[in-house]
Amino acid sequence: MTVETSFLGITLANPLMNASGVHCMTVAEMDELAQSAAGAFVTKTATRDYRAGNPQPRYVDVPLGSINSMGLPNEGLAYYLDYCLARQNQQALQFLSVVGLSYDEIVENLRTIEASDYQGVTEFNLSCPNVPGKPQIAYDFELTERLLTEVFSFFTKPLGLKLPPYFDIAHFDQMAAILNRFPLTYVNCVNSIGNGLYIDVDKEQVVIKPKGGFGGLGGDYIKPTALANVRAFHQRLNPSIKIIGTGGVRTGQDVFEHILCGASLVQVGTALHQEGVGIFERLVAELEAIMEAKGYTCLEDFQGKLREIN
Ligand SMILES: CC(C)(C)CCc1c(C(=O)O)[nH]c(=O)[nH]c1=O
Repeated sequence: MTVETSFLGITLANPLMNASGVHCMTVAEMDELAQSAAGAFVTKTATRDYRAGNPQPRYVDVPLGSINSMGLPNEGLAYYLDYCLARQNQQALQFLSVVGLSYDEIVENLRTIEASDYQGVTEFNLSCPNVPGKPQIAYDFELTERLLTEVFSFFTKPLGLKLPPYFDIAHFDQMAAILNRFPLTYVNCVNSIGNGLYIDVDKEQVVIKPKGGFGGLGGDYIKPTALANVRAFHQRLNPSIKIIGTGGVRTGQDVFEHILCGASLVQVGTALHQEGVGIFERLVAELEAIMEAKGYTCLEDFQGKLREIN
């Protein structure tokens, strides 16, 4: 029995990796991920220029997960691109996360990656801010279609999309119809559930400083939504577009559930932040135990095979 998997024809020891934004801001953090049991890892979403991000407190662990409004702190695209270029011979599969603060910066950043010698995968974070007063790009279907059309007019390297959660069947249908028009390597479902609010009852106060306390939710809170998004896009997208499952992963059972819904790889955010990189050994052991108990010998035995009630 093995938890090995292959992605883009590259064999990974297991399907586990970090979620972008967690434990991947600096060379030291990324090196620790590279040396961990994780099958792969992704860099913090980069903008063209260095960003300090929002004032703290901007990330808080709470009983059932986490809330954050980091504000895209990152060292700038060149920092992460240089890191990946320097290591692309010794690392099997690399994921570089990118965004832009404007439509034009998104295009500029992707052109920079396309023009580089980078051979790895690019994860385009579609939860990027839109013009004020408009929803994030991934919730603006016309803009998403226009942007992907322009991107794929020049971008030839493997490209995945990090998507926010959707909550309406019509939105799954509309988004999948758009995505199926492009040669995407994968979609990553889901980013944090946006604009949640956590309250410190003793102080009768919010817990993060930015945005009046509103922030993206991660952890146990979001697993049912994450699983539904993995399942919905797995049911709707061309099989050539793989699914990465992210959201609410804390145990081997959570990993199993994401794969059952159709995930090829599974990312860990909040629980990685809380437990550290040792979590990957634990998740592998717990996943293997579940597979053993069920008599599965490989991930394909159960991947995407969630049953409905007939
Ligand atoms: C929300 C954005 C700041 C536009 C993108 C970066 C990001 C952040 C962040 O840097 O605040 N936090 C998340 O949970 N997901 C994200 O995609």
